[in-house]
Amino acid sequence: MPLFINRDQIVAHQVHLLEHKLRNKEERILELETENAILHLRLAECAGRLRREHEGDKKAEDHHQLQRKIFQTSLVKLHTQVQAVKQVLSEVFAVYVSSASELEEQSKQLLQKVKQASSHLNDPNGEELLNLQARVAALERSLEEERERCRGEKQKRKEIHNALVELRGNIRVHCRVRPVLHFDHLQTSTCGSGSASTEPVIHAISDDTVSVTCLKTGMPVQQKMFEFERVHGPEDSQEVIFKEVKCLLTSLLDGYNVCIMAYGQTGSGKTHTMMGSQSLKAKSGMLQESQEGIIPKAAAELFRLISEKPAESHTVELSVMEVYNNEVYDLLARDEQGNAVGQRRDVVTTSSGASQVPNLTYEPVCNTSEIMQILSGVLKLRAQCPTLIHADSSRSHLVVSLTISTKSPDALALAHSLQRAKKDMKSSTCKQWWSPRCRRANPPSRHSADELTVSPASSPCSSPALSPCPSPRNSISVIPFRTKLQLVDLAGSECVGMTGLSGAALWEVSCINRSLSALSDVLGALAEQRPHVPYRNSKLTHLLQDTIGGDSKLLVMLCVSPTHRFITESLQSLAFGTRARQVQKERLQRKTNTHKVI
Ligand SMILES: Nc1ncnc2c1ncn2[C@@H]1O[C@H](COP(=O)(O)OP(=O)(O)OP(=O)(O)O)[C@@H](O)[C@H]1O
Repeated sequence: MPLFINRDQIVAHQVHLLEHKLRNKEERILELETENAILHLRLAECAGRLRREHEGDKKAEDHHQLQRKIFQTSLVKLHTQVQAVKQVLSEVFAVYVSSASELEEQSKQLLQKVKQASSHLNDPNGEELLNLQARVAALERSLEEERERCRGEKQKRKEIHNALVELRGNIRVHCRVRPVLHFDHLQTSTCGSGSASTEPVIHAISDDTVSVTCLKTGMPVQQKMFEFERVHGPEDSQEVIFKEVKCLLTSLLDGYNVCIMAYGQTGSGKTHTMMGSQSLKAKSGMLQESQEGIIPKAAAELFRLISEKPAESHTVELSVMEVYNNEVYDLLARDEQGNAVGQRRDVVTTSSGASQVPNLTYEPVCNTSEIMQILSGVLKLRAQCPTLIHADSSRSHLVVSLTISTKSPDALALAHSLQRAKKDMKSSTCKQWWSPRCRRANPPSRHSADELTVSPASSPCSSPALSPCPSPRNSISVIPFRTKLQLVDLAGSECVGMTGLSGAALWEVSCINRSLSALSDVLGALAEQRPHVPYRNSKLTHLLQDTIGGDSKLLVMLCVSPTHRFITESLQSLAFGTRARQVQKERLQRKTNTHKVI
């Protein structure tokens, strides 16, 4: 290793060291400069933040100032309002105070009066009070007397009403005089003379009397009076007419067969009374309720009454028949395509003496609109012919039949009691059951003892005409019972010449007149208690056999035109009604005689 280091080497070494130091210093300077830059940046950041904070503070200060201003304004406003409310309150309080003192004054006065009055009452010698007490006692006595009299009168009225209902019996005749209508003024060669023919000569002069003024040239004026159970004038609405008929529907549900028929010449208002008028113009669609006739109203009442009974205890079936040229047609029958076609049917008498139409179509119905819809469909099939009197003249008798089948406990109870009654009667206590007249109406039954066999419209002891359905033999507890409501719009009862018809139409009228006279004969036979009632003389009477006579309820609604033009026809209708009523008169006389004997 060399011991001597030359000078250059030492210098170089020192330079190298100095350079190294310098480089370190420079690096340090660089570091410090970087640090300095970072600090500058931080400073700038802090300064910015400080500025922003300062600005935020300023904004907050401004906002605060604004809020303070708003608050001060609101405060001023509220203060004004509070002042106003205070003012009002003080006024109200003033009024309250004055009213309270007034009321206090008044109550003091009233109290004073009450005290005075009570001291009067407590004073037994107060003359005024004694008078008052006496008057009150007298009034109470007379009130009690009046009450007593009223009770007596009510009782009497009830007794008379019941007696009347009983005496009114099973055939009632009502009469409806229609208003004068436009076609009454049309002149026909066959009508009465000149202007007199349109003069109203038939008047409802009271609830039960109709008067007819008979004017004949060269003869003194004659006044004829006819009395019926009820007479309606031209002003009576459909509602009024139905009101008098309504009670029959209660009888129907009580187990009696019911028939309501309209009788009268053509154009006298039969269809208007039974169906309602709009149906004539448009046979589809429903009528206005006020314009509805007896058929829709009766159906509605029937369903109303049924709705009061236990649910599903009653079922209703509709059948519609037409008697045309002495033949019965089933208007609900349908052909293979399902179109409604009137099909001819027979009428037979069953072994129990009831009339029956084999193969008749029955439609189950649940409400009035169903019935009216079916009717409006089938009525188009009804035979009609325009006459000189009006364009929609019906040439057939229409029979709308509602059959009610009941399984109600009421009916069953009734059936049991009827059965018992029948057994009693059989065992000789009621020998008249087997009298010729009764035997006609009540032939011995083919049914077993378990079944109810009382035939419709036939019981001699006023029992309801419940009839068992023609169902298989069952015990009494399961047989439903049937009653019938027949609503009949008869064909016109006019004279042949009056309607200006000939040929086939003349045959129609002749059939109509023959069936109506058969109807009159049936009523006559019943009135005279003839052993034979000629039900089978016409299809009409045969068909209606169950609802005419016996215990069935028949209501004949005579429809009459008011004018002189139709006086002959009207007199004929009134005579028919009088004859029908005769049945009741005879019955009434019999009852009265029986009472006398007793
Ligand atoms: N009480 C009445 N009020 C208003 N219009 C009535 C009244 N009665 C009948 N009419 C009208 O008279 C016309 C004839 O009445 P409706 O058809 O009822 O007679 P009808 O006796 O049935 O005749 P037909 O036997 O020929 O069928 C109809 O236009 C009907 O609207």
